[in-house]
Amino acid sequence: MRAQLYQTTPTVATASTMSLSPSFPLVVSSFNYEGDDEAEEQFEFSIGEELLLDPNDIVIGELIGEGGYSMVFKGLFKNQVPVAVKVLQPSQTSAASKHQKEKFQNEVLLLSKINTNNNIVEFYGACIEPSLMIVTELLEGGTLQRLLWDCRPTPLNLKMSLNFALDISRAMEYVHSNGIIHRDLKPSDLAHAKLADFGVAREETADTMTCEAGTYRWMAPEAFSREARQGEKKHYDHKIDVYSFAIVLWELLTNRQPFSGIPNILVPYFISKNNERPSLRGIPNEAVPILESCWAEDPEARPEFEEITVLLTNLLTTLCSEGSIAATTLSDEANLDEIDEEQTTVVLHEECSCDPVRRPEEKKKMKKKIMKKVANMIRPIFKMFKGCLSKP
Ligand SMILES: Nc1ncnc2c1ncn2[C@@H]1O[C@H](COP(=O)(O)OP(=O)(O)OP(=O)(O)O)[C@@H](O)[C@H]1O
Ligand SMILES: [Mg+2]
Repeated sequence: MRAQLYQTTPTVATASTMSLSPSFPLVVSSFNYEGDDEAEEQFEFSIGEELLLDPNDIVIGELIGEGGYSMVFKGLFKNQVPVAVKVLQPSQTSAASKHQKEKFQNEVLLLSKINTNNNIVEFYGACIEPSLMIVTELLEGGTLQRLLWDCRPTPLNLKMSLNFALDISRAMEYVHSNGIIHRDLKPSDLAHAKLADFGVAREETADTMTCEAGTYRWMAPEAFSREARQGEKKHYDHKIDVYSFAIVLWELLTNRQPFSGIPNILVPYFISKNNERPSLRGIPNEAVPILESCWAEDPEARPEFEEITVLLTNLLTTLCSEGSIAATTLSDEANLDEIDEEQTTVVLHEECSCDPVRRPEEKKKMKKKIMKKVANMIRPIFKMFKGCLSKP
């Protein structure tokens, strides 16, 4: 089965026909969907009328993000409210499988349930036809992932990092108090510090939670244990989110990729088999116990988000109050030791714009160090090349 995502002729401007507004840039995109018999299976949606929007009220604009299950567009609701429109794949409801419809319904119901928190994206409603669409507040300014990439390898200002972490912790406190496990907490699902994706979130039940969810670099070891990968059921609870939070906090403090150099698919093996965690080098001493307790192997040893919020608030006071020496960033040495090729490329192409405390002379010094590091990296290649040229 083949489904065309968007018509390319911008004649009708609403989501009801899934074509484009002339006022928005054209999005020419096709999505090939190899349908299966599941798509034909019946599924009765049980989403309350009050949560459903009229697709004629939604104008679809430019593509602003893509996830594993969806394409996200800028949109305009009732011709006046800027929104984000998440179109689940496949783009036509008739081609969606029972599982995809269930997943969509789950996300809609959870979003509508936890829609009153400042640190969680605001939910406006959903459409079932012609596509499975979720309409939310448009979060400008990009994801936390983007912010980190744009600054890499320079860490964010410490105060900024801890404030982000605190917002995430507060949002998670609220999510857990509603009996929901997020299951896929990671920087690309955070618009700065707002939670924006509940695609694989679940209501926590007394039953067994299975482990199809999450993204390996941020996933707790119990979520992909050996038994679970072999398809057996495995118990885990809301503490898997605390583990993921620890990895996000580590990224905020270091601005390095977790388990850099290890392919995503091998991360589960690496962290379960060797009980490895990211390096604590350069992390302020006071932050170490928080990281270590949050990524503890035993989920019961991990704190609740309520406790994490208190710990982070205290940490902010200790490290970032007026006159504190630690209130800047981690040392340049710590970063430069860990620079990998991918990170170096980013530095060479982008000016860091997110570290208000770094002075021009410090930046210059750092640039010099990076250039030296790059020169050291390419010197052997250059030598080989020169060797070839000088051969008769
Ligand atoms: N409300 C929003 N405002 C602005 N951009 C958004 C919004 N929601 C999502 N995005 C962008 O779209 C991307 C994909 O969205 P989302 O993570 O919800 O999709 P997904 O299919 O569940 O992805 P995955 O399962 O890979 O996390 C995000 O990383 C973000 O860049
Ligand atoms: Mg996502």
